[in-house]
Amino acid sequence: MTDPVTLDGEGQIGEFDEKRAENAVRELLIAVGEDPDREGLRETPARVARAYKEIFAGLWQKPEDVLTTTFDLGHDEMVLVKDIEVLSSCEHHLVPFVGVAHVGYIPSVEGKITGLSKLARLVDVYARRPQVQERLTTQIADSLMEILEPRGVIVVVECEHMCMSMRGVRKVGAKTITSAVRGQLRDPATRNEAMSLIMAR
Ligand SMILES: Nc1nc2c(ncn2[C@@H]2O[C@H](COP(=O)(O)OP(=O)(O)OP(=O)(O)O)[C@@H](O)[C@H]2O)c(=O)[nH]1
Ligand SMILES: [Zn+2]
Repeated sequence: MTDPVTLDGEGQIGEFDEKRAENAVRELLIAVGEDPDREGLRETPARVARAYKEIFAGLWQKPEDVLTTTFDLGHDEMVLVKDIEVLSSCEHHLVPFVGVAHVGYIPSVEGKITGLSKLARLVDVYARRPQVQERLTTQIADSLMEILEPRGVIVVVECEHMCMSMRGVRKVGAKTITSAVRGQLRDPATRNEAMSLIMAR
């Protein structure tokens, strides 16, 4: 496992404690009136603990771990990857929110770019944590700005939150759209160009 990551304003976090997670799931099953020792549930606490280790794997990754491959291609026009799958977890209810992210940037004057897949990996680093959609969007944009030093970044995230559909207000299909725009992409003409590419189906 890589070193624990210091999360913005949230202090140092420890390593994933699988045994503790397992005990917590067992307790939860008892709390809802289930019998964690019945045959179908016997392995469930261990399975759920392993699942959470995977679902929150981004807690032990840093953006610079995935934005490793950079090239100086001299390409100085916008690069945009659309419809990157987002599978994240709402930090309020620990249920999924799912959808897509669109990530675009205008490379630095030297044309420093990264591999296209690295943008999708970056989305995963931040999605695989207890999250809110606004922070996910901001973190993707700010880490790109910091590491690639591009002239501008645009990140648009569209997700459906299961905490709004499977419980609570129970509105299936409502989509939340968040954006973070940095640098030259704040210029209205450039921003509009990016948005029309993002919205084109
Ligand atoms: N801004 C924002 N809110 C979120 C996100 N995910 C979940 N929420 C909201 O977080 C809020 C938590 O509100 P609370 O009133 O503390 O919790 P609750 O009683 O479970 O709220 P309800 O969902 O309305 O039943 C809810 O309105 C959720 O819809 C997110 O990514 N961003
Ligand atoms: Zn929620």
